[in-house]
Amino acid sequence: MRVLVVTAVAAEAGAAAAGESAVLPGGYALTRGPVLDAVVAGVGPAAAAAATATALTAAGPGAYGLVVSAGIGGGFVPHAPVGSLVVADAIVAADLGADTPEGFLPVDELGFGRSVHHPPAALSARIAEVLGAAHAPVLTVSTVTGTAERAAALARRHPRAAAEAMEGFGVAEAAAVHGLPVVEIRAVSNAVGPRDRSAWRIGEALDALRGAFRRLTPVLAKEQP
Ligand SMILES: O=C(O)c1cccc(C(=O)CC[C@H]2O[C@@H](n3cnc4c(=O)[nH]cnc43)[C@H](O)[C@@H]2O)c1
Repeated sequence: MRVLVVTAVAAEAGAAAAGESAVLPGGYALTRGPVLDAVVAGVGPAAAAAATATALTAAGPGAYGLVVSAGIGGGFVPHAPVGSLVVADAIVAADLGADTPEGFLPVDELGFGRSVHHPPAALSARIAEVLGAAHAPVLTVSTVTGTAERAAALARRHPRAAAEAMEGFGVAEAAAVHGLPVVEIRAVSNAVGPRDRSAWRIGEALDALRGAFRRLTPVLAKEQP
């Protein structure tokens, strides 16, 4: 099956796929590989949704059997150390909702839309197994966590969460509109917690992402849509 990979930046797309370069409507850079195409969406859930929808519409119905949100991310201690991989068993919009004196209310509890997308359970479990990755919820946030307090609050609300990043839920929303399954893969570049730029290991995480797609591509190629 052919797969659309959506990343925030070009370095992540380059770790996922190699092939011919193209430019999609809206100016999105697309790498067309034999199995995987990778589109560079920009940072954040809104940019990710816009790019995913554009790429899926440009390709037309039936072009892809799966959409993958991929990139670096923050890991929740102790579930996901720096350099490790996380495959989402749930893609959670962790800061989409309302703040109240009693705590955070997710958007679905307010009566609007949804706050969780579920990747196909068997496929995401198999990908996690192939990659030796944690198989756990990945949170989508619009603000990178930078304090111990917010990290603790997210962990209280989502005790199984292994990672946070900024695009997965946007990719999942667009994939759902096109009737396609979604998977999220994160390579951990930093721990979720107090901001410490010097502790980010972006090169190590990109190497882990590259290794993951090297192992994954032949597996996905054999997969039926
Ligand atoms: O100013 C900062 O603290 C800072 C340092 C480096 C990068 C950022 C970003 O906003 C890039 C976010 C980008 O990378 C993914 N990502 C990586 N780690 C995390 C994280 O701990 N929490 C959320 N997102 C993360 C994310 O998916 C974006 O594509 C800020």
